[in-house]
Amino acid sequence: MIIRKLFKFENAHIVRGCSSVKCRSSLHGHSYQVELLFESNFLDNGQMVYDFGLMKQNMKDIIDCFDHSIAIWSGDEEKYIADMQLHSDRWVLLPVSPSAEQFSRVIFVFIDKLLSLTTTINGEREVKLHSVIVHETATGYAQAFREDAYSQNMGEIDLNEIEFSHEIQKSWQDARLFDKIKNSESFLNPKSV
Ligand SMILES: Nc1nc2c(c(=O)[nH]1)N=C([C@H](O)[C@H](O)COP(=O)(O)OP(=O)(O)OP(=O)(O)O)CN2
Repeated sequence: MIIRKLFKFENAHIVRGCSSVKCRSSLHGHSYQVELLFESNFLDNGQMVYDFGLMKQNMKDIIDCFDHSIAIWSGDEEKYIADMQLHSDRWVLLPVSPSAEQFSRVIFVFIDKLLSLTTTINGEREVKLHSVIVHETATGYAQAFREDAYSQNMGEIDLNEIEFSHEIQKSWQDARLFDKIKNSESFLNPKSV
């Protein structure tokens, strides 16, 4: 069975090198919708694959990092990167360009790592991240499956190469959220949410 939870964030970017002139040469924003799809052949004590309420803790915090922020590719011009970081309190520096495709891969890697580090306590079994869909507009989306997220052909997503601005870090409920994920520290699901 597959379950799906929808999240939203507002983000600005330029996607260098693409065919769409407006997209590659002008700073612009999108109201993104992100679908996390999980799969399992088992149900927990509440007869659910994975309680949607549990997804509104650390998983939501990760996706909210991108909200009202600017996504910058570390391969962009140094002056552009410095200017964006100077003029926006909330920015995320990524090792890949912020296309819908790369957003879906980055979010997959984050959520997959978090899920693998999480100890569940309500009978959840063999819950896996199936895919991540990122809707950039009402008409265009990208869907990353496991093989896409970890594909070397599409550029490696190394979490150590991702940087969140201080203002974003301040908004985390768990101040060590990102460090814990990078250092592979364990997370314990709460009894109630
Ligand atoms: N495969 C992709 N193509 C494009 C991406 C992308 O991330 N992946 N991104 C863009 C731009 O960011 C652009 O702003 C969105 O382009 P587009 O879908 O053409 O947007 P419109 O709102 O103009 O779409 P309509 O369907 O015409 O309303 C470009 N391409």
